[in-house]
Amino acid sequence: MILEVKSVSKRFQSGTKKKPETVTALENISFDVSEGEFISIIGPSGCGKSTLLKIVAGLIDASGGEVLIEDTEEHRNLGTPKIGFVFQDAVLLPWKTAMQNVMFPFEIMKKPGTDRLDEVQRLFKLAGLSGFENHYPKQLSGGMRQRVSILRSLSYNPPILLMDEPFGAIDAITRDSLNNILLDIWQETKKTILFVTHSISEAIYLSDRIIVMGARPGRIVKDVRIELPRPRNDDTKIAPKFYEYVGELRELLK
Ligand SMILES: Nc1ncnc2c1ncn2[C@@H]1O[C@H](COP(=O)(O)OP(=O)(O)OP(=O)(O)O)[C@@H](O)[C@H]1O
Repeated sequence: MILEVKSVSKRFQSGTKKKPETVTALENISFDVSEGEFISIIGPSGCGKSTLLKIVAGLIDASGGEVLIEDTEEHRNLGTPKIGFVFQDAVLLPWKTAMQNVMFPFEIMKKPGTDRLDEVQRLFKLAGLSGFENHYPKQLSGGMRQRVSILRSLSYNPPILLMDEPFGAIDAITRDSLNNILLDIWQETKKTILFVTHSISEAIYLSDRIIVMGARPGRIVKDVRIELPRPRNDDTKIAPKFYEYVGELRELLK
């Protein structure tokens, strides 16, 4: 088990000083993640998906429960973060090239990162970005910028990648190709991925498991195992079993 989420809850204080209100964003969330799994989290707006990812990343504290992340020898020695985070917007630094953006985490960590350069070059190739290393963000399409931000999150080789609706703002055709690139990267780098999406078909296409959440308070409704063969491709999307999963998930999200 690389990651264990144990009875996590999160309450936010909102409202006014006179009339304070408590929003229970997450209640009693528990699930385990095995190394190398691709897990999607899906659920209605406001059910706490982003909050859950932020708690797993350690960006915010839970009100109750705990998140356990396996401490590997490699990462103890390297002293690099065990988690990479990809947001909906690429948030690249406009004055830095694609390569400089990808290597930026090392600047923050005050490490040279030179030992990762060969691997980063390989990732550029895998992401279809060879030849664009010296381009600036404004010279890249939205889909390319998002690929650069994925490479940035992988530059320091974290075992776990958290992705919060990374393709939400991308057109449907580009999104299909980004899904295939992401699966290639996942298969090559053997990362464990937690992926938040609003798209049922995207979740089915990518995942080994889909955690379906419900709102108010945010909780897990069902953990669905996706037993479609890999590697996934266009045939996956016309398989009868794919449509069965679509039906099951639509029903759960009603
Ligand atoms: N910093 C905060 N202060 C107060 N309430 C918050 C805060 N962050 C999130 N919330 C509330 O917690 C709940 C869960 O929010 P969250 O953004 O995690 O949901 P989500 O499932 O990611 O939504 P979406 O799908 O729309 O992105 C919402 O009701 C939201 O208003």
